[in-house]
Amino acid sequence: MLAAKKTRKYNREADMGTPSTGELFYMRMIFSSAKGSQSYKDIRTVDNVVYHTFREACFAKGFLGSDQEFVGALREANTWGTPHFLRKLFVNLLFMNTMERPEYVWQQTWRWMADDIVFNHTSQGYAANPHQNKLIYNEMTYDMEVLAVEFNRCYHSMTDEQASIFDNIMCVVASQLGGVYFLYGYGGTGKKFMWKTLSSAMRSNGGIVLTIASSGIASLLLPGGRTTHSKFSIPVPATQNSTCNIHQGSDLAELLQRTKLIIWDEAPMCHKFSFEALDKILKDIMHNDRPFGGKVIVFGGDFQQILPVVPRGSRSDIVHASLNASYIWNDYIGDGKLGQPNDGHCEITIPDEFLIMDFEDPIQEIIDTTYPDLLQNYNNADFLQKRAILASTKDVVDKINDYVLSLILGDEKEYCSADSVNKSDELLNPTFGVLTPEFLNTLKTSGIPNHKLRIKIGTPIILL
Ligand SMILES: Nc1ncnc2c1ncn2[C@@H]1O[C@H](COP(=O)(O)OP(=O)(O)OP(=O)(O)O)[C@@H](O)[C@H]1O
Repeated sequence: MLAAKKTRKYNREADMGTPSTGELFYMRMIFSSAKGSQSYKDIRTVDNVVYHTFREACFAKGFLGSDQEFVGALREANTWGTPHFLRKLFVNLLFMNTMERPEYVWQQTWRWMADDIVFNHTSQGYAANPHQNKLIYNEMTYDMEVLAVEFNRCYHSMTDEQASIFDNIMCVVASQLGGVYFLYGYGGTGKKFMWKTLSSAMRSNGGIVLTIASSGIASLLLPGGRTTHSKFSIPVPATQNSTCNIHQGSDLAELLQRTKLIIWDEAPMCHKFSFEALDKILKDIMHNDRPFGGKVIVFGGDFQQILPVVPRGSRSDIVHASLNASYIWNDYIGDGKLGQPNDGHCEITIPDEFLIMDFEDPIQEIIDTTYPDLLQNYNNADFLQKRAILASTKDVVDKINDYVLSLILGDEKEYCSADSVNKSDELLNPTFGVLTPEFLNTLKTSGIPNHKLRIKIGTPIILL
């Protein structure tokens, strides 16, 4: 008798199927208690409320659990497990097919499971990255609305000359015919301002623009700036036959293919072989023999600032290493002549209010004007931080230092350097051997401190 009962129960459960069969399972579950039902709608009606699905009707009847035990398990695991572990646990629970309302459990717990996703987005850049290319993804994540506002502000404050340069470059970018330009301007004439306007104009429309600079410090001042050597993998030192270490099909090659504009600031600081290396690799990557593979590239800088560093190079070595000694300058940029009437040398009038008109000793007057009441204030850091005297040569700096030191009361102490020629340099060039320490002590050039350092107690010193 017992055996017969067990068999019947087993058959009833088998008839009902499993929750994975969906609505069929819940219909069968509720059907057994829906006495006198004449339609499907009657079966889904519990206490005069018509439910949308059989499952909801089962809940209303109290046939199904609340799944709180699963929410509780995930909550507890969240206190010690990683989001990755929680996701695996949730998937295991789904496979066990014991949750009555998986979507309810998901709603309650998904935040714990997704805790690391934002971090992955920002730090690695490839989560949810539709391009599958981290470099392109990084270039596309600028806030376009903020940049559009910045572009409008910059564009409206541009001078006529700046606006015409901007319009010309944007026209060439729009045509995508390619072009190589050099924006020449003295310090403070708004070159970086131009880069900011160009990059915000492009990025606010989803275009890719690479802003690079020859030096690390200059790259920090550019929006999204990087150094040229790190961005384009330019070998150090670059030689005549160097090319950039960029492989066809790599992320960087793909980024360069999609780039619409390249801005290279402080270009005169770089060796001409660096530009030539980029020219060669872009022609190769773009399969295009036009200058820089048909890309629009704008160099900028001031040849009166820093030129490339050539170790132990003479003046002619340095000039020969700079951009305007390269085929790029002659063939791509033009004849290298400056076109504006004020380019080259011109005279400017400094307004009277910036000038010291009345003086007997110029050094004394400059110090009295810049540092009034110096003797009462030379220990006051705030007073010193707000003032500076710019000098054109080291001789003038020494004269100013000597004068200020003579004003400060107290005994003077002198510290001397120990100069000698490095023996390895002597092997490279025997003429270094005849340089005596006495001669070295007389040298006063930029880059090395003077032989004698004279200070008094309380003398302000800047450590660099
Ligand atoms: N049209 C303009 N409207 C408002 N500010 C401007 C404009 N042009 C330049 N400036 C401002 O002038 C200052 C100097 O400009 P910027 O730094 O761009 O010069 P630069 O030519 O890059 O100088 P350097 O060669 O020394 O790097 C900046 O503060 C910049 O914002």
